Amino acid sequence: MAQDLVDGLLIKARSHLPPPSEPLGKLSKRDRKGVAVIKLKNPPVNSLSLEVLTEFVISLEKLENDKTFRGVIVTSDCPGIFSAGLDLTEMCGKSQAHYAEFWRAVQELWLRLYLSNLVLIAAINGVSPAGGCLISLTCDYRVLADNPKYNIGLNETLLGVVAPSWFKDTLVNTVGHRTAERALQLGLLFPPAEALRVGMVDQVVPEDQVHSTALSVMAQWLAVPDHARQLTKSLMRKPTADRLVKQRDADIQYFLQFVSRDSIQKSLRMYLDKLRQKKG
Ligand SMILES: CC/C=C\C/C=C\C/C=C\C/C=C/C(=O)SCCNC(=O)CCNC(=O)[C@H](O)C(C)(C)COP(=O)(O)OP(=O)(O)OC[C@H]1O[C@@H](n2cnc3c(N)ncnc32)[C@H](O)[C@@H]1OP(=O)(O)O
Repeated sequence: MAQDLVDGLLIKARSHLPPPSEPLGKLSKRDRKGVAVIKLKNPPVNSLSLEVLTEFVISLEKLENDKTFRGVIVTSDCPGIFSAGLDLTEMCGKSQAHYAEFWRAVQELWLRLYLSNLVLIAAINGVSPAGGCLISLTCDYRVLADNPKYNIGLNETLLGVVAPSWFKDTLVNTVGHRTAERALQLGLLFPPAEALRVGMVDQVVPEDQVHSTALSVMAQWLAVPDHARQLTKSLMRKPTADRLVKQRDADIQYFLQFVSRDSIQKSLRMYLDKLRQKKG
């Protein structure tokens, strides 16, 4: 059975963890076939808080160092939401030191994912704006559930912020310059059929087949010898990653200046208020 291939690894935010005795990320080594599943679980919307980003990096590092694992399926444990992107509360009303720590964690996760030696397949089982989309774009292959609510894209401009150059590069490398330019300026969130048409995802399948499809795709990628595939991936991606590596501190300073502006704080607060008021 396909499911027998999979091992489980759950990323949880500490605030949602049961007893403190339980480990934050669970890494079981029962799997023999070398495929792990990272399920994001930070209810209600899988926002990428500093804690989730940090935990994600630690989990990836463990998997990279454990030679029994060759591939990871990245998916969500929150129904209908892959990830709502970066946690906006981490970028509002906090100290400069906090912004710097948060942004370094965002950079770190992107670098780890983008340059991972593992085969990464995104099983996108929910909406994935901005940082959520970015996570899927760092993967080697994207399978999206066919649900008209499951929009995907880099919508930063609609929040009044700007997708950093390395977000932009990741999108350009996936969909090409013209599609990326239009999508970024307009902050487009693509429904599944459109996302497939522009190449933002590789496959759209019925919702109940996302996981099994991701597993089949994984088998295909794992049939290629690791060393050849890994070197090829590095050839394709390292130049993009190096652009950030060479100027990580400058990128953080730029983020600090940008996010600290009164106008940006105001935009982010208004956006958060709008989300909160939606209910009432
Ligand atoms: C040149 C540049 C140099 C530097 C660049 C500088 C700045 C750029 C920085 C960063 C780039 C930004 C990247 C991002 O990822 S920003 C996040 C973008 N995300 C979104 O726009 C999604 C927002 N959320 C939604 O649209 C909906 O919540 C969603 C469709 C995901 C789910 O809808 P649903 O109806 O199921 O839930 P809600 O009631 O809307 O939300 C529940 C709860 O969660 C809160 N929430 C939602 N999203 C976020 C988030 N991203 N961060 C924090 N909190 C979030 C929402 O407010 C509700 O809270 P509450 O009312 O308190 O329960």
